Amino acid sequence: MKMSLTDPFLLTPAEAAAADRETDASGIPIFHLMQQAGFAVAAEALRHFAQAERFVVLCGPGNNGGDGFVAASALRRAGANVSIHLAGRPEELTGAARLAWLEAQTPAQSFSSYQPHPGDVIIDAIFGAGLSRDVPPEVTDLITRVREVGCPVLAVDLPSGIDGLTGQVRGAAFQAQRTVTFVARKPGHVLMPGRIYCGEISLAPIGMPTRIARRHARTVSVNDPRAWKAAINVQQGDTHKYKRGHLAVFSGGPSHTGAARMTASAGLCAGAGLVTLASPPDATLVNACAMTAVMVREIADLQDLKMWWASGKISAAVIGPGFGVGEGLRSYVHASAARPMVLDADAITAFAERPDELFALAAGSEPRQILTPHEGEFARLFPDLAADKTIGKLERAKRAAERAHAVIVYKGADTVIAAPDGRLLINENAPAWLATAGSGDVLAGIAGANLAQGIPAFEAAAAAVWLHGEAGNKAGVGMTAEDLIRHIPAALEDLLSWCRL
Ligand SMILES: NC(=O)C1=CN([C@@H]2O[C@H](COP(=O)(O)OP(=O)(O)OC[C@H]3O[C@@H](n4cnc5c(N)ncnc54)[C@H](O)[C@@H]3O)[C@@H](O)[C@H]2O)[C@@H](O)CC1
Ligand SMILES: Nc1ncnc2c1ncn2[C@@H]1O[C@H](COP(=O)(O)OP(=O)(O)O)[C@@H](O)[C@H]1O
Ligand SMILES: [K+]
Repeated sequence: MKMSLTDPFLLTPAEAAAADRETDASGIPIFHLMQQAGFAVAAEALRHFAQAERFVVLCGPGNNGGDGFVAASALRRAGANVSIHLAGRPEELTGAARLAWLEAQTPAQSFSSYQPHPGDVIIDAIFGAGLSRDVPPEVTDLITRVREVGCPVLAVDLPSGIDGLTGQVRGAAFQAQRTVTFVARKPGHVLMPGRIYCGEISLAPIGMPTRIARRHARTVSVNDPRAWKAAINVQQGDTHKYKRGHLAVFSGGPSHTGAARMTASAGLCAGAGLVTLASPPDATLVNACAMTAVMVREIADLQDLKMWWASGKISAAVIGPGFGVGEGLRSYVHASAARPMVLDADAITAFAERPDELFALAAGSEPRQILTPHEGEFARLFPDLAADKTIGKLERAKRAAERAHAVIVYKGADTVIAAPDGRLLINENAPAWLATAGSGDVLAGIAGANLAQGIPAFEAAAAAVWLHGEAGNKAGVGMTAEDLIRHIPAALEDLLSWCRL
């Protein structure tokens, strides 16, 4: 069976269930999908766990358990040693899962009777997309016993205990070595910590018509150039630097200039035609000594800033990296309110006590602002959303974007990009070594460069996050933020090749 992960679309658990129902109504029974799913799991088990002395299939009460019964039968037919353990009693099974159980024609034992042995490979078919609350104590115990012995786990659809929508652990979860999912990945496969719990993921199509699956995939996709490449300007021969936009980056005082300089350099490497570092007078000398291609201009006060904007020469700005939190920063943001702008770091913290003041500035217009909070900054600006444990990162980012009338780049290993109109992307190309000092300043510069080139805020943000991840992959482990900047052009080259396809 062909398996690939190249499709960027994701199905939430609710969308997957609706797509199942529509497929069933179209004449392809769920039992047929379940059989394909179970066969794909068995094939994966035989391919990757040939050393297994025994496959122990743990089946839950729903269709995830049904996939497990089909897999167990197929493995047995292939000559493997298989035992099945079941939650509850077989008579309680319904629908397609009941049919799969009847076909398996095999004795099932209870969860509590299973004692893991070295040599066992676990096929985890307890809960998948239908997990709706924390796992019960008998499943927590089972997860602990399996972990203690160190048996490898092959998860069916999702590791049991991982919430398919949020990627959060509901009480406890299996750490899988591999996960086979069906039709499309769920957000919980891409969001943290679910992504880690899944291990290596493979995708089995199982015969659901693509048109049905795609029609239901409305909430969120992976951040992939296909989502926004139409908005990227592929440079033509007749371009000139002014056409490619002029980015302004605001520097902090004399002892805090490094962050903004990295932002400015990143902006230039990412394709802004011109970048100017706007410097307070006492930092002008240090900035001018350190920069060459990036221009330095003294901006002494609010009056200077307003005149600069009024000149019409600036296309976009980045404010925040190393600027210093205070009234000065807030007044600069007010003076720039209607402009395409990235607000990062101190520019987010400066509004922690008065977030509504910031949100009001952007109300009523096309989103022009990009806010780039990491976890801590997000909690400062949206404390209620950060504290709400009933929602995950996607919903938090979505509500934050609506409230702020701005594009939110909610950073982390699983950066979520959210637009006020509800569009959502999850980024997955960022290597762990991007977690290094100054990396966020570089991201802000790339996003600023995209805004300066006239790319709409959501696409500008999403492309910046993707380019940042690509540059990180090219720079490699051990990179510094300066290395990251040097690798932006190669990442950009990859992106432009994509765009020309
Ligand atoms: N299109 C697809 O993707 C297909 C998916 N299939 C499988 O169907 C699964 C979804 O099936 P279901 O919707 O039946 O969901 P699950 O089998 O994941 O679990 C739902 C069952 O578990 C119970 N439950 C949920 N959380 C619980 C908890 N914390 N403690 C105790 N009981 C709990 C529910 O009451 C329900 O009985 C997928 O994960 C996949 O494995 C296939 O069988 C068919 C096609
Ligand atoms: N574990 C990780 N894996 C991948 N990317 C990460 C990880 N942790 C952080 N990042 C990324 O690195 C950048 C760090 O930004 P930030 O927290 O603002 O750091 P700094 O203030 O040091 O520049 C963000 O783009 C974030 O998404
Ligand atoms: K599972």
